[in-house]
Amino acid sequence: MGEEAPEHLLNSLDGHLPVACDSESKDYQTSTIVDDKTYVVEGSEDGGKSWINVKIFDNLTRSWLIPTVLGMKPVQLKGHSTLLLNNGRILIVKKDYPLDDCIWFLEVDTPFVKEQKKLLGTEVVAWSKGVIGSAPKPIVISGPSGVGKGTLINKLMKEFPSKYGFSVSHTTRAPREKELDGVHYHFTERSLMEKDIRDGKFLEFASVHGNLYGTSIEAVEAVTDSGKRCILDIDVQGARSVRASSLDAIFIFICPPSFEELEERLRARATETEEQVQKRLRNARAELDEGRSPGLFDHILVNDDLETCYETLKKLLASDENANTLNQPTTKNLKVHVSHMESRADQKILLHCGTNGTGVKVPSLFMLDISSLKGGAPGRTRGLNVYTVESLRDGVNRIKQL
Ligand SMILES: Nc1ncnc2c1ncn2[C@@H]1O[C@H](COP(=O)(O)OP(=O)(O)OP(=O)(O)O)[C@@H](O)[C@H]1O
Ligand SMILES: Nc1nc2c(ncn2[C@@H]2O[C@H](COP(=O)(O)O)[C@@H](O)[C@H]2O)c(=O)[nH]1
Repeated sequence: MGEEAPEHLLNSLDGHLPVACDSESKDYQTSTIVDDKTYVVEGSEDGGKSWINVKIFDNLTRSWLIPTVLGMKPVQLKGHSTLLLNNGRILIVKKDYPLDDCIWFLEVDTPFVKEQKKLLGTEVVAWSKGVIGSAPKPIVISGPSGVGKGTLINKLMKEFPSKYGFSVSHTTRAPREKELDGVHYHFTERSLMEKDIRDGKFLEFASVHGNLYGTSIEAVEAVTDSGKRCILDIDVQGARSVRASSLDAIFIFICPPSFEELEERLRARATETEEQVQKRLRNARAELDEGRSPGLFDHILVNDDLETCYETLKKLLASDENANTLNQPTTKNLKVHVSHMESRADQKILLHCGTNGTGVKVPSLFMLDISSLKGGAPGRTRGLNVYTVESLRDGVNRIKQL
């Protein structure tokens, strides 16, 4: 049985209006009522050290519940405002942060959270960072062992080091010669990895050729946070799991020109024992069938001549990127800091901003449109649109998309 909520908190609970926090205080707390539960987001900022915590007050049993917290939470909060949305999410706007780093969602009753509650048998909440516009999609590359996925990915990363970033998977297999922990894989023990899987830290995982492999949420977020387009090199089971998740990715399957050629490449690589080669080849037959099954992969490429396949891959990625990021908003250069938000009808929210003392003249009012959200926890929430709001005479506003 947990402790009871303090009276002042219960009295001030408000599930529908944004709750702005005390601008002087370094400790802050907001409360949002969702049905019979109150979600409390609290934190503290003290001399560079900060913490953020979510707890739930059950208004029926009048006791505190400590939820399993999934997704990547904000690194720091200097205060925040919350607003309950009608789709199981609480919108959280960080105070005093730039526009492109201030919008977060705490999912409390989305399909992902409901599924995780069943799996974990606990209360669950999940963080998801909001993305303005439609950032380029992560890339899932799959195909049988030895087909050349790693070779193609290495070429991309070498030619475009600031554009693409590799999602470093976890695996229980032993490192090969020249493989580095934290670079090629996070090499880990099965029991540790199984615990992290139970704790909801993985976007996907699978047993592949007798070992456990998985993509942690943190691995994908780290690449996205660095401003790069994330590449996942995962098997077909993993691709299926990612397809079923909220991560809006592009799925590419790499095929060998023939089974004989695949066998030759795998043997020539000389990284596996004969027994392991046999196992990988057996699995390759099933993977090749699955890879061609409808609806799973967006593109199938045959890696016959390496350079030809690489050129096709580059073209395909460039056209996908253009299609998704044309007319992208340029919020990065806007040096505004959000002070608070105000709810408006039709999923439009006003963000009041300041320049944080830089003295540069910038718009002070923005409108956030959340009517076409995509994705969500454990990945990012995309599809946010932001407009500048300029007050003209007689209460008339001019609204322009960024
Ligand atoms: N088009 C190609 N023609 C000839 N050899 C190739 C070609 N592409 C890759 N290879 C070679 O095939 C071997 C396997 O390639 P790679 O390690 O990239 O495969 P992979 O799909 O990443 O395998 P795994 O899934 O086991 O990690 C390597 O020795 C690589 O140099
Ligand atoms: N489902 C996942 N599969 C993964 C992941 N990382 C790698 N892989 C796949 O495993 C095989 C074997 O890789 P190897 O390095 O042992 O040769 C290969 O098909 C990879 O694509 C992962 O995180 N999840």
